[in-house]
Amino acid sequence: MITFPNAKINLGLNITAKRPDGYHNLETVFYPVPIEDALEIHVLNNSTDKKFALHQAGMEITGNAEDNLVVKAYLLLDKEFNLPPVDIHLYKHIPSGAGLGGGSSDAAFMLKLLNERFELKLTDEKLEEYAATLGADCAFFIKNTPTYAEGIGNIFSPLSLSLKGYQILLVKPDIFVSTREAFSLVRPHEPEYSLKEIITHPVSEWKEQMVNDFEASVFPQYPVIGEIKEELYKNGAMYAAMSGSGSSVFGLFAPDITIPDINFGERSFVFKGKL
Ligand SMILES: C[C@@](CO)(OP(=O)(O)O)[C@H](O)COP(=O)(O)OP(=O)(O)OC[C@H]1O[C@@H](n2ccc(N)nc2=O)[C@H](O)[C@@H]1O
Ligand SMILES: Nc1ncnc2c1ncn2[C@@H]1O[C@H](COP(=O)(O)OP(=O)(O)O)[C@@H](O)[C@H]1O
Repeated sequence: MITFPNAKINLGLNITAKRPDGYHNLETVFYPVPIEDALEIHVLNNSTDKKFALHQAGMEITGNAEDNLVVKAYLLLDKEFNLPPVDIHLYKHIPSGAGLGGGSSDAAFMLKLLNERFELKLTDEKLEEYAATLGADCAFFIKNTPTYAEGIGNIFSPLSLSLKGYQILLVKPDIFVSTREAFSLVRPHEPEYSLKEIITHPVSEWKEQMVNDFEASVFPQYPVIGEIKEELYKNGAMYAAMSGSGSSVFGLFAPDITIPDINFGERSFVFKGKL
């Protein structure tokens, strides 16, 4: 059985407070984008002691198999349901350390895949509970629809927002930003404008109102990331921003314009598509 975990972008991200547990309260809007990994499982029929084998292709992921979030997702449900052993095939296309939630998406889609394949009959709400233990933004990928998130990024309200038809140009330079480090460099504060309100305004107004608080700490450290954002605006983006804690930057373009060809360098990951 195969599934295609997709990435997300953050539309706005306000970091409002540091909590006693070291995490940060924030508000953001998660929006799914059609950049996809491929994830497949086969039941292992041979009598081996091993519960899983992970086969990886595409972009490299740092860490051992046990650290991979698809394995963590499998082991989480295995503990509860004693699942059959599986072969896991993961083709990695979503860049890591990009603020695109690729690892979280793989984990959430693994939970959904196992639920379906082994008829575990878990509801979305239950799957979200499991997902939340694997990463702050992981539960978003269970329903995978536009979502306003608050708390540590794990308290969700659905949004009726649709950007259908808009074009997206997303660039990830060859820079890995650590989410943990990015948080440590931010000075939390209450936002000037409420994100819930801004998101109801036309996209053409977002540039003046919607911010990603990570940009103020990440751009000075990695000026290239800020330059990509400027380049997207110069080439006609209606709204451009870094996604999550970076390092990817996206531009939203009107449905009917032709986006010029821009050279972001050979080492950058570039995706152009429609939302
Ligand atoms: C902040 C966001 C916004 O989308 O960044 P991106 O990962 O997308 O860039 C995400 O919610 C991130 O979610 P996720 O990447 O799952 O974070 P986790 O693995 O849970 O946390 C990584 C580290 O970030 C810090 N962290 C995370 C979330 C939060 N609300 N406050 C924090 O301070 C903690 O130091 C934690 O150890
Ligand atoms: N299936 C996976 N895909 C990508 N990264 C993974 C995966 N499993 C574990 N990781 C680890 O998670 C970290 C963050 O990756 P990812 O979630 O893709 O980025 P981001 O948090 O920027 O969206 C990486 O350092 C990687 O080692």
